[in-house]
Amino acid sequence: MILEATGLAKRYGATPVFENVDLSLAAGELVALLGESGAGKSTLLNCLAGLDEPDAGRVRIGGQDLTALDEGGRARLRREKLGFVFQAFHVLPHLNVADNVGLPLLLLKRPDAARVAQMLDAVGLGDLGARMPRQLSGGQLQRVAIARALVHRPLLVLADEPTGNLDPRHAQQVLDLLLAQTREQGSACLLVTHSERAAARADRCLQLGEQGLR
Ligand SMILES: Nc1ncnc2c1ncn2[C@@H]1O[C@H](COP(=O)(O)OP(=O)(O)OP(=O)(O)O)[C@@H](O)[C@H]1O
Repeated sequence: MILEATGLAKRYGATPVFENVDLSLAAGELVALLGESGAGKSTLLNCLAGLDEPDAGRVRIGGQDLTALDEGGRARLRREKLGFVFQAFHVLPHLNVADNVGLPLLLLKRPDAARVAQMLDAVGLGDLGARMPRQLSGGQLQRVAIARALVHRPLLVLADEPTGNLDPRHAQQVLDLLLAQTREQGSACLLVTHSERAAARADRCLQLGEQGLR
């Protein structure tokens, strides 16, 4: 298994967000995570990435127990094995588009301009590498965030509504890319989405709600 989470629970004060969440993703699998606004999808993604600490449960990524690592170990595992598409993009405003996309490779000391160009082409931003983020539209920024999450060929991609700001054509392009990379690399992808079209492309759909994850 690429991702294995068992017995995950998270609460804010006395209010539980979710409990008893078990989740496994196999190599080559793309799974959609559905649920109403406020159901806890982003919180679950953050716990799976080690960006937020669950109150109970374990998370294993590529066989490594994330929950047993200290902050430094979690940061290293994220850098090497994880691609994360944030709902708010988190594109760095002072770096141009190409440098934003290349950042994961730079942090791994594997800079690769050809791979960055390939990813920009793959999300339809081939001509915009030299632009600054403030000169992009919301949908273009979202595609920068997707290219950056995939550039280092991570074992696990966690994507929070990665097609939320995209028109149907670009949404399809992004889903094609996520699926192709997942299949070709034998990685895994968990995709939070409100889009029925996106969910229909997934291998499985999981619903987060009052009854937990099912
Ligand atoms: N830091 C926090 N302190 C208290 N409550 C929080 C905090 N962060 C999130 N919550 C609450 O936890 C619940 C889950 O939030 P989360 O963002 O995970 O939902 P979501 O399913 O991703 O929603 P959406 O589809 O709207 O993005 C919400 O009720 C939210 O108000």
